[in-house]
Amino acid sequence: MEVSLMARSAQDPWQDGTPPHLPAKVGTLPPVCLLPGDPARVDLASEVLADFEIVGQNREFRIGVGRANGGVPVAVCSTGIGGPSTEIAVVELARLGVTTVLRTGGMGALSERIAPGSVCAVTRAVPGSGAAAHYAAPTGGREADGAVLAGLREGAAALGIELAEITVATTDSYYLGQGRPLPGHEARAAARMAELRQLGVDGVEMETETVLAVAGAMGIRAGAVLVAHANRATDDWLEDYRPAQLAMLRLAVHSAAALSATPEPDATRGPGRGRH
Ligand SMILES: O=P(O)(O)O[C@H]1O[C@H](CO)[C@@H](O)[C@H]1O
Ligand SMILES: O=c1cc[nH]c(=O)[nH]1
Repeated sequence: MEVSLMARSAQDPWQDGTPPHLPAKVGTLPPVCLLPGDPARVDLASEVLADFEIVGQNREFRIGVGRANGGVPVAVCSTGIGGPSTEIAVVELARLGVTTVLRTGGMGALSERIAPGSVCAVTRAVPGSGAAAHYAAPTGGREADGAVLAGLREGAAALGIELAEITVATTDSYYLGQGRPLPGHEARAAARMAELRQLGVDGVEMETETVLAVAGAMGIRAGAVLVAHANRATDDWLEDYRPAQLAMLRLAVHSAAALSATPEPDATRGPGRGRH
């Protein structure tokens, strides 16, 4: 029997509606998908979604689907850490048929007003990630979608969760890129910290800009709800991170259910949605 070694196109290596990275098939995921960086947060979502099932895992991409109150299906897909894997997740989700993505992540607060454990809705991410630069102009902010932001505000009010509205810097680096002083590189770290403060943003993390820029280019809606794991101004680190993550996930699921009622973003926004 002859075996073809070239069944797929290298230019676009999808096969039978299945992408090269995400463990899912076109048309099988609900329209709204939460995007934690950490694959373990996909499993944590089982505490706030009914009938939760893991769809699959490949590399850092773990996908689960469950039901919000009222039975609305919601997907959760981990992006891994940083721009490159996040770009892959958002592109493949858009082409799988997802129309709204909501990052549910962690960050380091830069502003003293954001205590560790605070739940925050991102209004804007400033450019800093290499992957995002392929999808949006190198300058200017990446804005969260208005409907996604409104969904988070309404959800927070309904659930009694205090929601801070923040701006973030997204970077491809956790240590020197976030001004963490590595031995022998203290001056470089201090200079980077000063640079981050100069940006005037409330927090720093590693995926939001990419989510917003890539989703925008793919014509799907995007936003981000983040919990502060740390505060760099006060040098506080939250040891028991689980309750804050659960509060964030509860809010994200509530908002996702509301956004599912209007799953279609403006059809004129971009070219990539649902194409595979
Ligand atoms: O908690 P997640 O969503 O992974 O996000 C944050 O945590 C990771 C760094 O520890 C980076 O991915 C950063 O953005
Ligand atoms: O300090 C932090 C905490 C969480 N995530 C980050 O990227 N930085």
